[in-house]
Amino acid sequence: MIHGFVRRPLAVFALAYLGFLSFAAASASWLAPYDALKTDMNNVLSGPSREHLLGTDALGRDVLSRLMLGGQVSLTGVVLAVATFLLLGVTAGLIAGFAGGWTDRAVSWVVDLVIALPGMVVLLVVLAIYGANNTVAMITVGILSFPSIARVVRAATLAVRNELYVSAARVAGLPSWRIVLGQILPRVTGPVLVQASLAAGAALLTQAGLSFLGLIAQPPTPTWGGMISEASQVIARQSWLLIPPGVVVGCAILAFALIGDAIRDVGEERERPLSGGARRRGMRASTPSRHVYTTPVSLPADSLLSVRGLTVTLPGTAGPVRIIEDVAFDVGSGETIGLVGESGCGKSMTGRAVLGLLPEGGQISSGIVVFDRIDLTGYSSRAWRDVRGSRIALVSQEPVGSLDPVFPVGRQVEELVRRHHGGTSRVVRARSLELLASVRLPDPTSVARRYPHELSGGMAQRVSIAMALSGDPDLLIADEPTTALDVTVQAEILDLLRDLQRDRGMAVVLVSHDWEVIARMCERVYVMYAGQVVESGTVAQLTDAPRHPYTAGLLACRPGRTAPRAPLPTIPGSVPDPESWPTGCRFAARCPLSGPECTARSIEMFPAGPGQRSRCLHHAAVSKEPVYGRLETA
Ligand SMILES: Nc1ncnc2c1ncn2[C@@H]1O[C@H](COP(=O)(O)OP(=O)(O)OP(=O)(O)O)[C@@H](O)[C@H]1O
Repeated sequence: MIHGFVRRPLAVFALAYLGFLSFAAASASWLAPYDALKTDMNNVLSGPSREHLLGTDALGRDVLSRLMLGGQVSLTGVVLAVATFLLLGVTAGLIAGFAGGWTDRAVSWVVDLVIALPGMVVLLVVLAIYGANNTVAMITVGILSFPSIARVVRAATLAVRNELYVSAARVAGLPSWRIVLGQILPRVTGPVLVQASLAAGAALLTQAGLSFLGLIAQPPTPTWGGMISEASQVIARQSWLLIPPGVVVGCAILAFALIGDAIRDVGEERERPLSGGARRRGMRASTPSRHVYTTPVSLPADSLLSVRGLTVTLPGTAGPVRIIEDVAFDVGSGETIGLVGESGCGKSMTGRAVLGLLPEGGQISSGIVVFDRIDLTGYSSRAWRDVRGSRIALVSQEPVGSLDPVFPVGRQVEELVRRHHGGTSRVVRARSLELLASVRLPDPTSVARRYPHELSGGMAQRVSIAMALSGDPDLLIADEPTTALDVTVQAEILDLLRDLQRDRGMAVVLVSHDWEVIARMCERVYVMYAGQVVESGTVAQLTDAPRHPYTAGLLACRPGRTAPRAPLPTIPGSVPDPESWPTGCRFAARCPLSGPECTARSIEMFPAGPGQRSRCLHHAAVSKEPVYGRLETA
């Protein structure tokens, strides 16, 4: 941000000008050439001279000294108004956007109420009660103008709180204040700074207007507005007097606007996707891979995505924690593979690593993510962002939550279509409706006009799928896309995903804890346990002859296998915490086959059949029966 800002000379000049004004105001008491309040009736309306660089006013007071002292009142007023504006607006926007529901409605109601108040009347009433008080007047200005920033921050928060990493932070149990301060506030700083500088300009104008009318800071205390007012009374005798305060105020307002524009431009520049050519150049020119991967890697010839040795760390209480470790898998063009495992095994984190969307502090500490023959781990975050959405897209498990509640869904689809393909409004709209129709929404035109809360879960998921398809991705990561839906809708969405995948020749990585979903959709499956892939092979191979006791346990726990009303069996024990992964086999504590050899050293993947691999020393001995014997019922 700072780098982009300094490349704009006008903005730097504006900042320097405001800095100069603040310094002059702050140092008025010892740097001003004269006492700003001292009158000299022998030297009135003198005009600029060597003694008085900016001349004297109708009472013979030095204009330069008065400008410097007047800056104290004027700029303090601006600071007070902007501080109030930010404090109320940012707090209200963050609370409303993050909490949602009733809190959001209550805050929005207050915001609407303040907007409906007649500002000038309120200001006059306050001044009538408190007298010509600059502090009270400018705090009131801040209160009256906070709704604009509250709305901006609320909308930005609503958009950000649906980001995967924010949801992940919630799931991980981080307190709300930490999520708001650590993950949301930094993302809304850009719009906040833009609004703050615009508000500062407006506050200065209001302050000048109020002091022009003599409503704050009565004479002899100088203010810039007051000086303009005094100058206007003697305009026929000495018109020069209008120029110093007029120029100072005008340029200060312009400077605030220039700074706001520059901040907005820098923000947009950071968000703007690169053009095709630039994108390709950016990808290749990006910094080299951060990790060390010395083993020569051979990848399947038809691979669209190949992950090898992927290890992701997140900050933990005693240093970085390996959330996933040594994960490897391949996805061919147009192929659907599944990542399956219990909650907390690292499936979503694997998907996020492929998307370059790790939570705050997370990083790929080793391994490669090769997409279309390019290792994405060497990409800058900007280059990765360009791949995301256009070549690799995501459908998440919260259909309604993944849509921006502030805009009708059609507009959200259009925004993405415009971003990926450009075109006139008519073309963009037609393409968006086509996309909505392609996900089998019954009346795309009417759905496009609705807000997310007006859609059922199934419809919202169809809209999210349409949005994911807007960039014609080659790979779709579907993270538990049907978990939040009821059973009949689940089946419809899975059929839709399968048909879209077939029609578009798109590859899909399906993340699910539900074996039936994986079996229905995928050719090959990777079973994840405690941050590692523990078995891989075709769905048929693993279903018929699992070669890892954990896979056997998952298969035995499928709901369809128990008698109606019988309690669901579960694998005894639970997934260990990432901060304390056990040495050796991580499943050993829950495994009927484990012996001391399993916990002596880390276990690698063994070939366990044609195209089948298992991370179990006893893979040849695994059968369904012994695991059944140890299952408990929930
Ligand atoms: N933002 C985060 N901060 C800290 N830990 C996280 C975060 N997100 C996930 N984790 C931890 O990483 C591990 C893997 O989580 P992940 O979400 O990938 O599991 P999963 O197999 O997809 O499970 P689920 O189906 O519940 O999402 C878990 O132990 C989880 O607690």
